[in-house]
Formats: sequence, structure tokens, C-alpha cells
Amino acid sequence: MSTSTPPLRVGTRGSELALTQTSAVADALALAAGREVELVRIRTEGDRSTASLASLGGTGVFAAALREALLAGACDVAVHSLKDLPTAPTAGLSIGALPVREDQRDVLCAREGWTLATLPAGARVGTGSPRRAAQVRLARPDVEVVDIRGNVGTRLARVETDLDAVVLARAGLARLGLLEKVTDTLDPDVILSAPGQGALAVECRTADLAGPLGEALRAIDDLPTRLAVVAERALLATLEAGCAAPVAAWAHVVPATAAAPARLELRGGAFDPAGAQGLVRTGGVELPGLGEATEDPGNALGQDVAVSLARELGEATAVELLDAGAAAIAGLPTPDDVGAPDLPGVLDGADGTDARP
Ligand SMILES: NCc1[nH]cc(CCC(=O)O)c1CC(=O)O
Repeated sequence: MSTSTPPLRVGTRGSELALTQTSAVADALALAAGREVELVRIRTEGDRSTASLASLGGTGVFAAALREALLAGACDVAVHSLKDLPTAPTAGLSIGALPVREDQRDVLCAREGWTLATLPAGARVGTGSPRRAAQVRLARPDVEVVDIRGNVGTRLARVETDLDAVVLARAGLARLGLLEKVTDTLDPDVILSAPGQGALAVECRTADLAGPLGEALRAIDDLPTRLAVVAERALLATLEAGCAAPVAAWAHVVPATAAAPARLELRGGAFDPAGAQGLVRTGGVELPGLGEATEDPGNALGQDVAVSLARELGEATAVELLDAGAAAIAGLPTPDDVGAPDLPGVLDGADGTDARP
């Protein structure tokens, strides 16, 4: 490595989870860029303030400070948990890389090795996420959902004190080396994960995509991850929902076989926070030639085309959910609400706000 090149500055939040996952991305980026890296800790309003997150403007507060640091030149890239990143684009910034994502599923960490199915009636299950609360109530109307806040360690500690179980993202526990706390990995048919869960986003200034940094970012980008999360986030954006809404989505690429081309499959859900009902719709799109050697380039799908197909799949699945009444069920904004204040409780207890990853 050349000593004349200054280190690449990687912006991160300061929590243990954020530092752990940013370090892993920074190491990969250092290899790809052939450059030293340096972590720059950014204190976000959400970390600093004890005010309710709803009063600070919701879950975007964590991402906003990192984005400001990037635009101000205080760092060269910023690493976010994708599920905490608002879907609205920021002028001048781009997601330069989406590294291979971890297992996206939610897990239960319970006393006595209980699973969601074997929890005793009346068990106290902690989560601050309306999406998780709604689905736990649907699956187990006989347990009590308790609204909790705090980082992963704080929430796990409550299982030993006043709760019987908590629901967390498997990816966060994996990165922290805490998988031994998991007593049940929740099947997507039972608890569907948040859009983008398990994925990290490396954001950069759009202008840098054209230079060597852009090349390094492309080297750590994973196309199947990108296609999956584009579909999931297009669904979320089309529902006009944020990361605090009781909306779930999971997409994944099913690789090609001798008989069939690769496919992107998406499952999306919108849930009544009280657990009375949930709507799920699934869809898929063929990706002919994806990932195949380009002996017949005319037949192989370009990356941009594949990304467009993924976005359309997310939008179409969201429209199916809306046609089936998702907005009313999940308390999402409807055309009549335009200009109206946010619905009560929608920002409160967000996936992204309660966890401080
Ligand atoms: N702020 C919530 C948050 N954001 C990202 C993760 C976990 C890791 C991920 O989904 O990539 C968590 C913790 C949790 O939901 O248990």
C-alpha cells in the first residue's frame, strides 16, 4: 500500500453492533481498494438524545447524521444497517455496495429453551417493533407482547429479569457472536423479516462512483443481495411505509437449474399491529442468464435490467397488498391522509429506533 494515499475514512455509528459490522466491511473494502482504512465514529441525534424518537423525526435520525458527515466530507463512505435506512434517496449520495447479506430471519431468545410454539400461555415476549409484535400476536394470541427499547445487549439481559423471551434479528446476534442465545429461528411463514434485514449498505458520494472508490465498492457488492433488497425496499416505498411500519418483506434469488432459469422470489406482508389480521402476497420474476458465463451475451440479463425487474416485482407485490386492503390493516397513509400528520404509534417503537444497533 502506498504511504502517500490517505486512509479511506469509513463512517459508523458508535454502538457495539455498528462498530462490529462496520469493521468487517472496512476490512473488505481495504482489500478491494488496496488502501488503509480508518473508522470515523459519528454520534447521531438518536444516540445523543433521550427525547422520544418520534419527536426527533423517527428512525431516519440514525442515518441522517451519517449522511450529513458524508456530504460534508467528514468521511468517504458510511456503513448502515440497510433496514434502518429510509427508502427516499438523498441528493448526492448513492448506495455504492451491498455486501452479501446474512441470514435475514428473526429469532426468539427465550428462557428454558422455549420456541415460539412451546412458549407457555401468558409468556411475556419483548419487542419494540410493530412488525414483530403484530406477527407474534397472530401466531400466538395467548402470549403478552411487551414494548421494549435499548440495544441488543440490553434487550437480551431482560430475558434473565422481567421477560420470558425477546425477538431479535439473527444477523445482529451473528455479528456479535451471540448465536448461542437463540432458542428458535423463526420461519418466514410465521414471522416475516423487515425489508433489508441482515444487509449492510455502504453509502458514498455519487460523484465517487466514477473513480477508484467506486471500483472497490463494486468489488464488494453482491448482485443477488442487491436484487433481493431492491425488491423489498420497492415494496416498502410503494406502501409509503417506513422502517417502523408493520410491513415485512423478504426476497431471494433462486439459482438457475438445468430445467429453469434463475428467479427472484418475493414475499411481502402487511399486518394489523393488534394482531387481528395479516396480509401476505408472493410473487416472482425470471432472471434468464443471471450469473451465467457471457458466452451468449445476447441472452444474458444485464445488471441494470435485472435491478429494474426487481424493483417492478416489489412495486407490483405492494400494489397487490394495497388492493387487498393493506393500508387500512397496517395503518398506512391512504390518499385521503395526504398532508395529514403521521398516524399515532407509527413512528413509536420502530425496529430501527428501539434497537440502537
Ligand atoms: N436498529 C435495529 C437493528 N438494525 C439492524 C439490526 C440487526 C442487523 C440487521 O438487520 O442487519 C437491528 C437489531 C435487531 O433488529 O435485532
